[in-house]
Amino acid sequence: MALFSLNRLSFTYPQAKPVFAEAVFSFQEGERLGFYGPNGSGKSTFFLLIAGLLKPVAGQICFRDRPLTREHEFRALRKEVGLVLQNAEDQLFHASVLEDVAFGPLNLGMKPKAAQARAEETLEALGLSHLAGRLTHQLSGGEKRLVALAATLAMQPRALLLDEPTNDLDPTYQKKLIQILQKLPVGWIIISHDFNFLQKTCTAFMTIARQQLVRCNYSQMHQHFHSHPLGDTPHHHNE
Ligand SMILES: Nc1ncnc2c1ncn2[C@@H]1O[C@H](COP(=O)(O)OP(=O)(O)OP(=O)(O)O)[C@@H](O)[C@H]1O
Repeated sequence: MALFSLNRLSFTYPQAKPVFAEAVFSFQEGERLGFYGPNGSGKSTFFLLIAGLLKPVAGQICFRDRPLTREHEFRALRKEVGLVLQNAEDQLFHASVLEDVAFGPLNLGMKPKAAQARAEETLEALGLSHLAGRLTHQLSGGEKRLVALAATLAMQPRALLLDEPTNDLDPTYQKKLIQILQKLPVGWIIISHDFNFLQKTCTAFMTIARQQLVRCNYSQMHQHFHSHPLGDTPHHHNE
């Protein structure tokens, strides 16, 4: 059974060309998928649809093979599929790091003390305990990014959706992120424009072509990046 899937899903932003047209896709628990593709092709949109933050124009999102429509049904998915947004600040809105990391567990119904203990354990497991007492808004960009990941992992999701997690990370923090990911017992989809990062963290790949989600093998991914040595070429979606 797929953890989540798209069933002939179509999506268009108002007054724009379609991003997805009857896209079909399924994610099995434990898969480690690298998601690459040009700017503006719809990668972030795919994550927002999975999380129920955007509504399809047609078709369905299924969680463990059950179609989701209502908000409370998406909540069950969001409990198990942790989304880390492209902009860490969109996800951190408390005064202190510990409060930010405890927020998810509290929201899942844990008692304050247990949620705080969970937050402390998560920060510790990620080697970020030294940040626990810091004011979130005073963190560096890279620190914020790792704290946003900690905030998601504190909910102990079964899968992760990471949107360009290496943005703001210097080589040391990138290495740290790779070490953190390698220790996790879960699968993920990682959106990235960084070939080396995808190569180190993922075992299968996907992209978007003609409003469809397409799985790719390593050599197709390699060729994509190889033919655009400076990264993905811009994709003018509305042309
Ligand atoms: N809120 C919105 N309203 C209208 N159009 C939008 C909105 N958000 C995104 N788009 C457009 O939808 C298309 C897909 O955007 P999306 O952010 O999903 O692409 P992406 O593949 O994640 O890009 P990038 O690699 O640059 O992050 C783009 O053409 C974008 O301009």
